[in-house]
Amino acid sequence: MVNQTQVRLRKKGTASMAVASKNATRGFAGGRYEADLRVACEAVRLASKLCRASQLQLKENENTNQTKADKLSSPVTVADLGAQAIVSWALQNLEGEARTAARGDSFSLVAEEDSDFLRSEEGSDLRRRVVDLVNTTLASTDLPALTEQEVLSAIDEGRSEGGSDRRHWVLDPIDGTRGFVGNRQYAIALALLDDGEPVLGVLGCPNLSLETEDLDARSARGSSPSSSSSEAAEDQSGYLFLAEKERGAFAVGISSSEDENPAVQRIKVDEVAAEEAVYMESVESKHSDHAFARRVAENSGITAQSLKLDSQVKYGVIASGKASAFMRFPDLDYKEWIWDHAAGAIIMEEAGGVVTDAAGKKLDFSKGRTLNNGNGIVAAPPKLHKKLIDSIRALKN
Ligand SMILES: Nc1ncnc2c1ncn2[C@@H]1O[C@H](COP(=O)(O)O)[C@@H](OP(=O)(O)O)[C@H]1O
Ligand SMILES: [Mg+2]
Ligand SMILES: [Mg+2]
Ligand SMILES: [Mg+2]
Repeated sequence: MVNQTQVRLRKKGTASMAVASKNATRGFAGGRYEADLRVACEAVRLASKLCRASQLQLKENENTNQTKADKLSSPVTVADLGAQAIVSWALQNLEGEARTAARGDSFSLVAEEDSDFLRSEEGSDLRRRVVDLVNTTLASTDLPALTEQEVLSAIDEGRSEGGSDRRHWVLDPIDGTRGFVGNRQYAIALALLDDGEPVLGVLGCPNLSLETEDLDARSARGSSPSSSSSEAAEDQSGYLFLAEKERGAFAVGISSSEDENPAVQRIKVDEVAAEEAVYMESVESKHSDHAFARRVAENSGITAQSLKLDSQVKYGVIASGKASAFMRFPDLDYKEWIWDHAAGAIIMEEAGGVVTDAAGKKLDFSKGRTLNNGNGIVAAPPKLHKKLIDSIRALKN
């Protein structure tokens, strides 16, 4: 896939982005997946740019042109499809260094969206808008414009079934589409599985201000936020979280591609006493049983109200020590998609946290497009995690 033209284009066209991505992965120099991590950061930054541009145009519901035939009729926007196209294309075409480092596996992507509706007659307007959005984003980077066919094929690369051998990229182009549409939190979540295990993860969180989330968490514990720090936080919004197996987890400002020297920070979970802890859960009450989570929290000694945020942003917030736990208790027949957890889970684990199902079993990403696990997700620093699992056991018996 990588030909001379593409390599030359990368050198010429994405200089500032490539430098920033190099800086963003500086802490990982020498890691086995360093080249993959660099291209993953570059792809997620491009998708974040696309999502931000789309969100500026978004009037609520106007972009929600398609719904899925699942129980909740999940929304899919022009940005979900555009972000999947741009990440898939970037992974395949900007991957020169990563490919050399890889074992020679062909490209495999397990991703949430497909192009079936876009290829239909009634999808023609949405198709035009997706191609426009992708090309507007690429135009600002000097990368070449994509044809309609290239956009559709890039989206359809995401049909892989994954599995327990070889490499598979795992992508949620917009996790938290409801948050995206409602101008709340959302994430572009990209992970790489090698022999069934996540070995790197990148989470782009364009709407996140860690200062603000920190203040929200503190106000949930009863102290009042100061207006001056809220104002300062405005400028810092947007984070990229990244991790490589056994090399740690890091956070960097998402817009630091224009910055010569972005401040990359190593992140760690913060194991506070249960009385100090804040747990997080979905905004959508249909995604998780909030009443049961409350009982588990109380049983574990947590007194603060939950902090409700959409998407895997929750994993990034806990990995940075700004909140303590994430609990998710969906309907018993709900199977979790691997793209809803792969990036967040490795970032949490590399930051010193533990992520399991509600029975305390490690997440198994090796059995296809859905997690091979029991119901529920619990993520927290080790001691609190054990307390929460013990409480779940006690409450279920
Ligand atoms: N009934 C359900 N129970 C649990 N999760 C669900 C669900 N329906 C959809 N989801 C998933 O919940 C994700 C959002 O996570 P959260 O609830 O933490 O914000 C959605 O991701 P998308 O927005 O990518 O579709 C979707 O995959
Ligand atoms: Mg969805
Ligand atoms: Mg999702
Ligand atoms: Mg999604």
